[in-house]
Amino acid sequence: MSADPESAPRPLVSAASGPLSGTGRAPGDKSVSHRALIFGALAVGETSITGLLEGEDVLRTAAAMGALGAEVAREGTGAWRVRGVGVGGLAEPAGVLDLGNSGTGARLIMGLVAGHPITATFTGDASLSRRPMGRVLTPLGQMGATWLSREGGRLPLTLHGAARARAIRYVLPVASAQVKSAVLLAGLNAPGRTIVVEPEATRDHTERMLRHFGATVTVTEGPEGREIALDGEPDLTAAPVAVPGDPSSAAFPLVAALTVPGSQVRMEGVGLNPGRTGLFDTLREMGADLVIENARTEAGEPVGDLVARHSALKGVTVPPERAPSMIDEYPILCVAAAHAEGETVMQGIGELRVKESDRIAAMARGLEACGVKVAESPDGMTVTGAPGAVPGGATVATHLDHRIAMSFLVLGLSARTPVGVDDARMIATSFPEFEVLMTGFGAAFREAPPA
Ligand SMILES: O=C(O)C1=C[C@@H](OP(=O)(O)O)[C@@H](O)[C@H](O)C1
Ligand SMILES: C=C(OP(=O)(O)O)C(=O)O
Repeated sequence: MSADPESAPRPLVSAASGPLSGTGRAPGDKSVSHRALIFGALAVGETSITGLLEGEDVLRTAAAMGALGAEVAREGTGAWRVRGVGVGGLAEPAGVLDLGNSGTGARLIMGLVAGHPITATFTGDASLSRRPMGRVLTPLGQMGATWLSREGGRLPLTLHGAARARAIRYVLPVASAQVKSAVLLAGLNAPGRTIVVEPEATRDHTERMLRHFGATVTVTEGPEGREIALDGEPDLTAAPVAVPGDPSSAAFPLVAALTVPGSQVRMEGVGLNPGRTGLFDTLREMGADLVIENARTEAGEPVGDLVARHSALKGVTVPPERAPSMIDEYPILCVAAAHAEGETVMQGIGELRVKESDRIAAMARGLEACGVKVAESPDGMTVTGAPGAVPGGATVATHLDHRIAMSFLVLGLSARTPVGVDDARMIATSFPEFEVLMTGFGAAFREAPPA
C-alpha cells in the first residue's frame, strides 16, 4: 500500500487472534539497503545487491542515486544492480531530491552532495520536514558546504556542495549513525583524513561497507570515545552486497509471539550486528523465550534465525547506554512492557522525540488510550504492565510513523478489545510485507472505515 501523501489515510484495526505461528523472513535491513545503493553509486563498476529492502524509504534513495548520475536497475525481487560513477563523479541532479519519510536517506545523501561541487534541493513529507537537519549541516558546513533552508535547517533545503571538501575531525554531539555517516560520506571526496569520534558507539554499517568497497578505515578507542578515521579520495570498487534481514522489522512479529498466548514464531536470516541487538538482550532480561539458531556470518554481517515463544515477561530498567543499539525498538518494547509484570523503565531516549514522530509522546498517548499506565519525562518513559489484561479499545494516532503503526497493531493482538491505528500507509516505508506476514501467522487485521 502506498505512503503517497496524496492518497487518503488507511485506518486498520487489530484484534485478539489466538496463537500466532509460522516461519517468515524479515525484509532486507533498511540501514544496509540505503548504504548499498549509496556506495554502489560511488564505486567504479557494477555492484549487484540481493535482498534489498523494497520499502519506500529505500526506493527514494535508489531514485536519488539515479538523479545523481548512477545507473540503478531492478533485476528481480530484492535484486538490484548499480553502476557507479566513482568518488567525485556525481552529477548535479536536474530536479528536486524527494526523500519522502526517510531521515537516513536525507541525511546520508546530504553528506554525499556536500563532498561534491554540485547543488541539490532536498524535500520530504510533513514528518521529514519537521526533523532536525542542523546536526548534519553543522559538520558539513565545516567541510565547505553551504545551504539555504527553512528555520533550524529544516527541509526543504538547498545544499551547495564544497568546491573542494575539507577533511575534519568531528566529535558527535549526539549519538547518531546518520550524522557519523554523513560526515564520512562527505570525507570520501576530501583530501586527507576525516575523523569522526563517537562518545557512544552507534551502528557501524557505514564503516563495514566503506571497507567492503575498498576504503581504508581505522577504528580506535580514544579518550573521547570510538574514533573512526577515513583516508580521503579512495578508489571505491564495486562489490556484491547481500543485505541481511532487518532486526528492527523482525522485532514486530517476535514481540507479537511473546505477547500472544500459545504463540511460536520463527524469523529467519535476521541481522545480528551488535550495534542493533539491544532489544533482543532487553527482552531476554524480561524473561522472553527468544532463541537464536543457526548463527552465521553472511557478507560480513552476523545473521541468525530467531525463535520466539509466548512468555511471562517482567519489567526491567533498560540501561541508557543501550539506547543506540535499540533506538528504533523502543515503541515495540513498550508493547512488551505493557504485558510485563511491574514497571519497565526507559531512560536516555530523548532522541526518540525527533524520529518520524515524537515517539515518546506518540507511545505514551496511545498506551494511555489503550488503558496502560505510562509516565513520561523529557528523555524517558516508564510503562506499568498489565500481563494478559491490556484493555485496548482505542484508535491511536500514528503521526506518519511506521513504527508507531506496527507497534499498536501488535498490541491489538493481545488486548481485550480491538486496537485501531488511524493510518497504516507508512508501514510501507520499512516493512511492506508486514500485514501479509502477520496475517499469515494468524493475526486478525481488518480495514476500518475512517473515524
Ligand atoms: O544510520 C541509520 O541507518 C539509522 C540510524 C538511526 O538514526 P540516528 O542516526 O538519527 O540515531 C536510526 O534511528 C535510523 O532508523 C537508521
Ligand atoms: C528513525 C527511522 O528511520 P529514518 O531516521 O531513516 O527516517 C526508523 O526507521 O525508525
